[in-house]
Amino acid sequence: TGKCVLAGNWTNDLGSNMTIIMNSKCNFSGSYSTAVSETPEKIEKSPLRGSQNYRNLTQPVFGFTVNWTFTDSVTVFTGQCFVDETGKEVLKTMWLLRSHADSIKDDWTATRVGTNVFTRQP
Ligand SMILES: O=C(CCCC[C@@H]1SC[C@@H]2NC(=O)N[C@@H]21)Nc1ccc([N+](=O)[O-])cc1
Repeated sequence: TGKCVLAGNWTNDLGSNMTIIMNSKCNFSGSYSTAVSETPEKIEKSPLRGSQNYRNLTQPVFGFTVNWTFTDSVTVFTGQCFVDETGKEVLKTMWLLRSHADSIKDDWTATRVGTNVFTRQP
C-alpha cells in the first residue's frame, strides 16, 4: 500500500473543506471551512491544529482540534489516513463537538459525536 500524506486540501461527506500544513514530521496546522453549522452566526474559516503519530508514517493515525471562531464551541477529530484499493487517499474520522453550556446542569447535552470521511479536494 502507498503512503497517505495529510498535507494539502481535503473535502468531506458534508461538503466541508480543510487545508493541512505540516509544521514538522508529526505536527500540523491549517484551516477548516465547515459546510454546516447549528448556530445562527455566519460561518467563518476556523483554525485547526493537530498531530500525527511518530510510529507509522505510511498510513498515520492523527488527531486535531478545530477552534471555531464564529461560535462558542470546539471540535476534536481523530482518525487514520488510508490509501484505498484504487490508490486514493481517504481520511476516516470520528469527532466530538463540544458547545458551551450556560450551566453545569446543561453539561449532559453539550457534546455531539459523529463521523466524517475526507477525500482529496481535486
Ligand atoms: O455548529 C457549530 C460549529 C460548526 C461545527 C461543524 C461540525 S464539526 C463536525 C461536523 N463535520 C463538519 O465538517 N462540520 C460539522 N457549533 C455549535 C453547534 C451547536 C451548538 N448548540 O448550542 O447546540 C453551538 C455551537
